[in-house]
Order: sequence, then C-alpha cells, then structure tokens
Amino acid sequence: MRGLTNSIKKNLKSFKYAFQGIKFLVKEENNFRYHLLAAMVAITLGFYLQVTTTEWLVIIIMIGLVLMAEAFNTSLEKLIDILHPELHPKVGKAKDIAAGAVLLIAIAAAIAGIIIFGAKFYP
Ligand SMILES: Nc1ncnc2c1ncn2[C@@H]1O[C@H](COP(=O)(O)OP(=O)(O)OP(=O)(O)O)[C@@H](O)[C@H]1O
Repeated sequence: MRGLTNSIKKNLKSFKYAFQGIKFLVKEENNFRYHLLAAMVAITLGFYLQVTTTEWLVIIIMIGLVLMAEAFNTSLEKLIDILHPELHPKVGKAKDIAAGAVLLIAIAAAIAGIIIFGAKFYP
C-alpha cells in the first residue's frame, strides 16, 4: 500500500514539474507565445466557421505538434547553451536543425489551416 502511495506521489510530482515547464514556456518564451496565439486564432476560427469533427481533430493535432516541437526546441537550446556556451559551427547547426523542425511542422499546420478555413470562406 505504501509502495502504491509513493508511486502516486511520484507521478503527481512529475505532473507538477511538467506543468512548471509549460508555465515557463508561456511566461518566458516569446516564440512559444506566438504559437499559442496562432492556436487561439485557429480555435476561434474553428468555432466561428463551425468546422467538422474531423477538421477539429486535424486542428487540435496540428496545434499539439507545433507547441510540442517548439517546447523541444527550447529545451534543446537551453541544454546546448549550458553544455557548450562557446560559439561553434556544429552547435549552431544543431540549433538551426531544431529550429528547422519547428518550421517544418508550422508550415504543415499553416497549409492544413489554409485548406480547412479556406474551404469555408471559398466553398
Ligand atoms: N553556440 C553557438 N555556436 C554557433 N552558433 C550559434 C550558437 N548559439 C546560437 N547560434 C546561432 O544563432 C541562432 C540562434 O540561436 P539562439 O539560441 O539565440 O536561438 P533563438 O531562436 O534566437 O532562441 P531564443 O530567442 O529563445 O534565445 C542558432 O540557430 C545558431 O544559428
């Protein structure tokens, strides 16, 4: 019983740390906030234009993927800055690749948005 209680406590702590991470992203990371703003615009448009269930699924998955990519990118940047604070071409490349990953999914999300919302404006 004590083992189960400890395991639940440990899980709750993990949630607490994860929420701390999200709080940090929202409070201190401008790029994450821009993505969040874009997500809110997409959700508002979704309600306004009464998108279908499938379209909601695509919108929510895309929002999740973009925010997740930005969170990983930020985490990687922080780690790199500590592990290798000096300038180095390979370090720069690693950061550029991580930023490129965010750009790739953001472009995919923008295209999905244009297809979903564009079809409502120009049926
Ligand atoms: N240690 C480094 N060595 C070489 N190039 C670097 C290094 N750090 C950053 N860069 C270059 O500068 C770019 C921006 O890096 P930076 O860490 O400032 O990211 P950012 O997107 O501006 O993030 P933030 O604004 O959240 O700090 C990188 O993509 C990379 O090209």
